[in-house]
Amino acid sequence: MLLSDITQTPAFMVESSMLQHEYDQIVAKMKALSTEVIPVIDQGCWAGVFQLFSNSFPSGKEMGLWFQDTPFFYEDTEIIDIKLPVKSSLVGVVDKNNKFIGIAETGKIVEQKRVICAKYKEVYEQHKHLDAVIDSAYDGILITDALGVVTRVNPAMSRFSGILENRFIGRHLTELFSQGVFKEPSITWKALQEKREVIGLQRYPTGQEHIVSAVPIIDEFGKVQGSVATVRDMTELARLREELNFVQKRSQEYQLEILKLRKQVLSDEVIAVSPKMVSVFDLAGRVADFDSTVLILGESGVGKEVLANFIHKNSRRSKGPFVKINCGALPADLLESELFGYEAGAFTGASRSGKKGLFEAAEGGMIFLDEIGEMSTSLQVKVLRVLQEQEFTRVGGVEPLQVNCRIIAATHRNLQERIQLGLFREDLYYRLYVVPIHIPPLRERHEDIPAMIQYFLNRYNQKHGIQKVIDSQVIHALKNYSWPGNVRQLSNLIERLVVTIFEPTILLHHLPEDVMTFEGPLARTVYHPAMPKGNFEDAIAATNPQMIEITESDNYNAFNLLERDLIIESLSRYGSIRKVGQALGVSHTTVIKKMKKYGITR
Ligand SMILES: Nc1ncnc2c1ncn2[C@@H]1O[C@H](COP(=O)(O)OP(=O)(O)OP(=O)(O)O)[C@@H](O)[C@H]1O
Repeated sequence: MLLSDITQTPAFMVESSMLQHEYDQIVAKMKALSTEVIPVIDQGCWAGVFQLFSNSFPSGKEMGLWFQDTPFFYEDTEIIDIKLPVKSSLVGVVDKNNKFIGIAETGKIVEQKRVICAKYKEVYEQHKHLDAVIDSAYDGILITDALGVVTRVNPAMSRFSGILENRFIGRHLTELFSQGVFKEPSITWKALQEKREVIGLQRYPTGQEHIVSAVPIIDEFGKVQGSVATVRDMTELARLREELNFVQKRSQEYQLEILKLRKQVLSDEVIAVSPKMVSVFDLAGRVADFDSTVLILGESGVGKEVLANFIHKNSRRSKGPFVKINCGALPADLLESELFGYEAGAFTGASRSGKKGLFEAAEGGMIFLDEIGEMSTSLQVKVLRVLQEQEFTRVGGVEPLQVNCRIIAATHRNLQERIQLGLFREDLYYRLYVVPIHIPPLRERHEDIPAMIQYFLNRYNQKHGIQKVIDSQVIHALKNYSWPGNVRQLSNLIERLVVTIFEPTILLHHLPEDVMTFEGPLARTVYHPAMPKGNFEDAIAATNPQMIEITESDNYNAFNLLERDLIIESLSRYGSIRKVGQALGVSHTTVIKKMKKYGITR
């Protein structure tokens, strides 16, 4: 605010020369106008003030005094800059030529100063707040004055452009372009010139691409006051979009994979929990769609037929037939006519019309040659021909017949050993060994056992219309067992338990002795007598750390020590060997054996 804003024209004023000869008249006029102070000028210029002191004298006579040293200020002086005279209540206001134009009361100046200071404080606070907002904005912000000179940039702007704030401030937008700070002519400059919002892409020395939206600031009179540009980092957005696309794509892939797995696992009713079996089924799932020959290897009862079935169901041939034959179950002649069929009258007892073989029956589908290691070498030649030329001749026939079927073979034998013994043809071996899949024995994948127990329990409960449950200690013991007969043995045992046990819960002592007391070299878990019964996994969780897992590679002594301590503690807790046996889930003879082993006396 300028001094001219509060300047007043006095009621009247006098020339300094007048004071000398018309003193009384001036005093009378001041009294009449109730004016105590009037300006005194000297040829139109400020000369001071004349002040009336009406009641100051005992005589009652009015006195006037001329103060020549009263200060004056120029009309365009900022009020906030004025240093007020201590005594005077008036200051003169003059123009550039020192011509007197009015007076300003010091009281008013003080008041205005106070108002301005309060406003300034308010504006300062707002400014600070605005500064914080601008500085913390994720987008870059660039502000210019009306001419296009940068007055403000925020840290994001410096970060995006790689240019420090002080290189922006005070520079004209066109200068920044010519210095290479902007790789393209300034969008903000265009907005200022065209007095409209302009949006465009701008690159900075960092090489990053940004989208800039620049708006001119126009006052109420339509005059451009400056501009504000917001700058958004497109590189970051593009990266985030790419990341999002990637994540979405992966998630779709996972969904498909899960759907596929679910379809495979659920529809085929196969259990695969252990990493080993998961990868077996994963490989089988991947090769299912191709017509390559698959050779399934593994001990008896591990699930070779289950896997062959799985491949068929998940293949393009799933609508075609799936023909199975156990090559070890039939004598060579019979197997030949079963596989390849025979012509009418091919041998004594042969049907008159001849008979189609299993290869013909498998047309358009798959044939599963189980126990191929048992096949005679003469028959192996015929199978080799099918594999190489997709043709064969029926027994007693001469015409080759074409066949379109995929071959999956399986064996529990070591075929290389059989090749050495001259029992298996090497050429057939390599023809079969296109995609070998080895199914590990059950003892090498204990993680599958609890799920399998549950699966077979459900299956046999349903089959026999009963509702048996299995105690967690049984699950533990079964998990610990070596399963020489693999999954088939486990399946048979569960069925036997379901149908032979009278009680609703299958308990540890219901198990065959060899299973119950089995002490194989595999991971063993020692049960504390306090171990709760019920869900097996819960039991494990609940008993930690009382339950200790000791693997073959661990220190076996530790196991013995623990077992010994467990028996001693149980004896003191339960008193009798029989009760200890019950608590530990073993027979009392086992407890006695262990006591002897560890030299424990009662
Ligand atoms: N992963 C599994 N999920 C569910 N059941 C299984 C699994 N593996 C095997 N079984 C079951 O175990 C039993 C034996 O399986 P399968 O006949 O496939 O074994 P195999 O290896 O072909 O035996 P063999 O060599 O004696 O012919 C079957 O009852 C089968 O249902």
